[in-house]
Amino acid sequence: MDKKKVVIALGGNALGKDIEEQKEAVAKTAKVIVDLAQQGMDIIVTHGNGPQVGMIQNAMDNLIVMQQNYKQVPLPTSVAMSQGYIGIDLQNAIKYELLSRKIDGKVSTILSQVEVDKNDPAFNNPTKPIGRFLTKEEAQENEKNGIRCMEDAGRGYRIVVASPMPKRIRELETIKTLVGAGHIVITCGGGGIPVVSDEEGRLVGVNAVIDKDNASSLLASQLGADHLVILTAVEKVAINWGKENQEWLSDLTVEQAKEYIAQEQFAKGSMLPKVEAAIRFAQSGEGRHALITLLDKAAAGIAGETGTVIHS
Ligand SMILES: Nc1ncnc2c1ncn2[C@@H]1O[C@H](COP(=O)(O)OP(=O)(O)O)[C@@H](O)[C@H]1O
Ligand SMILES: NC(=O)OP(=O)(O)O
Repeated sequence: MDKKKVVIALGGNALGKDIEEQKEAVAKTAKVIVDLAQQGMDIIVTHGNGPQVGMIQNAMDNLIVMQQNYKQVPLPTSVAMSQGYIGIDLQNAIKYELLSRKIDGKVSTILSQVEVDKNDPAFNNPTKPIGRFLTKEEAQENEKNGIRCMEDAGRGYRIVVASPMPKRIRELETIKTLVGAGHIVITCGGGGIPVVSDEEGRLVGVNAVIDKDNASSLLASQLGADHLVILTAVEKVAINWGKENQEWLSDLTVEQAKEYIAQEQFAKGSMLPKVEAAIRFAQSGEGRHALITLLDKAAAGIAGETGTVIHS
């Protein structure tokens, strides 16, 4: 029987809030990933980078203030840095978990560039929250300095940047080769380093942060995955979220999910992009299931016992 191929998209809580917390968080995340690998699944791991890429940009901007000769660090460079340090922590944690179970498994992190359309309307309408949460006053101060901020799904204010749709994962063949060779592959971190292709075919970074759930959906469909598993801070998706008549959803067809989107049941910038990414994956081929659940519930969710499943 063919091995099941599973793309796992890790949300913020799988990584922790800072560099210290990340070390602890990835150790727990690694156990979940190795449990699935031990069940005989091919595992491809993606992760977010919103808080981390904001932190890197902030640190780099402070450096410019302190050292006048430094030039501003482009956002795609900060995305690449975030892929590197998150990827290596995940890789080492997974490797250590394999070792502690006496499994001689292979783990690789692939820095990945994801092509976007340079005319994507998202470049004129920044919506992707990055960095830490800000007070209203801090957000207003930023706005005065031309830094766009928005309220993030009822949780406070954050800086927002453009988030174009991912079109092409440039390292896809490398990822396929490594998965085929039995590696657990960590890739498309932070949605991938956003690039466009110039007239001579060179890849040029663009100022954006791609949504990791959208990139994960594209990756899962192009790898022919059986499951796209979006791990976040809730066990299931709800309708009437946060209201008295809140209702958890277990099983949704693409049509039902689209109907709930039309009713604006899912918060923009948090649950909505996850449901949209899940729909695109479910529609990309027969028998493809997208699952939204908690990190701890990944295995139970894949077994059909919990989470919200979206399928065609
Ligand atoms: N309809 C909904 N059902 C469940 N959760 C929702 C809903 N609308 C908004 N949310 C919130 O969205 C969060 C997931 O978005 P976010 O925190 O941005 O994801 P990530 O885990 O990728 O960082 C959930 O933890 C929950 O607080
Ligand atoms: N790039 C990205 O989608 O990051 P978050 O999941 O942290 O928002």
